[in-house]
Amino acid sequence: MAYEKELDAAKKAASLAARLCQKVQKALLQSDVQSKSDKSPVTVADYGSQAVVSLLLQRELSSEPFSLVAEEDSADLRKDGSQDILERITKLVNDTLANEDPLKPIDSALSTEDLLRAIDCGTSEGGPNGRHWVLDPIDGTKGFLRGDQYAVALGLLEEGKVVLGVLACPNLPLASIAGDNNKDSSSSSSSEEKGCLFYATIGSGTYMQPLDSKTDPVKVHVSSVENPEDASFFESFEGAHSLHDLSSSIANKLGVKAPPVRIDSQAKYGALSRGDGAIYLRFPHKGYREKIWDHVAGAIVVTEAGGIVTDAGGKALDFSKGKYLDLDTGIIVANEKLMPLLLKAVRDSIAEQEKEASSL
Ligand SMILES: Nc1ncnc2c1ncn2[C@@H]1O[C@H](COP(=O)(O)O)[C@@H](OP(=O)(O)O)[C@H]1O
Ligand SMILES: [Mg+2]
Ligand SMILES: [Mg+2]
Ligand SMILES: [Mg+2]
Repeated sequence: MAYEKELDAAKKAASLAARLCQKVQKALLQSDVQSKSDKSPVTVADYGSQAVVSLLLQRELSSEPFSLVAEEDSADLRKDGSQDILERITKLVNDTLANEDPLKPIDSALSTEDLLRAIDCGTSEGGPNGRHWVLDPIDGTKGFLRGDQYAVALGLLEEGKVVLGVLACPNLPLASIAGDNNKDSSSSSSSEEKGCLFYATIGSGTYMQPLDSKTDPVKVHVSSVENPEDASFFESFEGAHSLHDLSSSIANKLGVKAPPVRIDSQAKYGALSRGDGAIYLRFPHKGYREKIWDHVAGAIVVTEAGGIVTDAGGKALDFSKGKYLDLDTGIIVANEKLMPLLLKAVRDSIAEQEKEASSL
């Protein structure tokens, strides 16, 4: 299979980074002093996750040139007053790497300078030539803070095309979340098994396996629903990230009966790839520019499972332009049967919205 070595490395890196995030999220949720405005645990986990993925990929694929386009950089950590947090992150990463494989001798511990360097390996610009890894070390930061969904999202671009994607979703139940409209994770039963690892390589389909377990992977497929009345749709939990009103107007036009399933992060793409819902609608507020690390891994996980991912105008997403996606209005996902109907509903709803705005 093509990209076998890269896939092994990516799964290992994303799983280990997810373990680091789980540890931080647990401490964050248990902490009595936690306040909503305290973003430092998130920062620790974002940087730590990015360092772990960067180090693991370089170690496992040492014979290849390495380019990484990632969300975080070390600029803030190099400022005065950051020494404490820098030391916390370094300890967290060292502990995570030391526990990776108890049978293997532990590499010598990283210094704070090693950690900063590992984070800054992610400053590549990407583009149409060569290979670039693309990483969102924690996608769905807001969900992470709430104790809800988030994902470690890692993809590989080759000559501007996505060829591999891995999504580690520590809080996503292994069983379907179809019908879980607006249910937060704290209300789900504690016996529900959580933690999914989705992965796909170009031309080989999409697979899911439990995170942190050796259980065999299963091949997954998007929903085969053909009648939009039977479809349900995903959108961001955060209204600031996507226009919920526009999505609801599109869903009405299509005749969708179920209320939206609102969850954070690229866990939406993972859930779609196994058919938990049939449609994903994402319409950022005007002026927002989508970044590639928010969609690279999710896009291949869905397309290899039989889905279609386009912008609101029906064009495939172009990941070859650097860090940003150059988009018409939004991102939509559906199966082949629903996509033509969805595109029409999107066009009509946007036209109506524009007409209303111009008559004000
Ligand atoms: N105003 C905005 N509009 C659209 N997306 C936004 C946004 N502000 C932040 N985002 C992006 O939305 C991502 C989360 O998506 P979702 O809403 O599906 O959970 C964030 O990823 P991070 O959490 O990695 O920063 C961030 O990149
Ligand atoms: Mg993100
Ligand atoms: Mg992020
Ligand atoms: Mg962010």
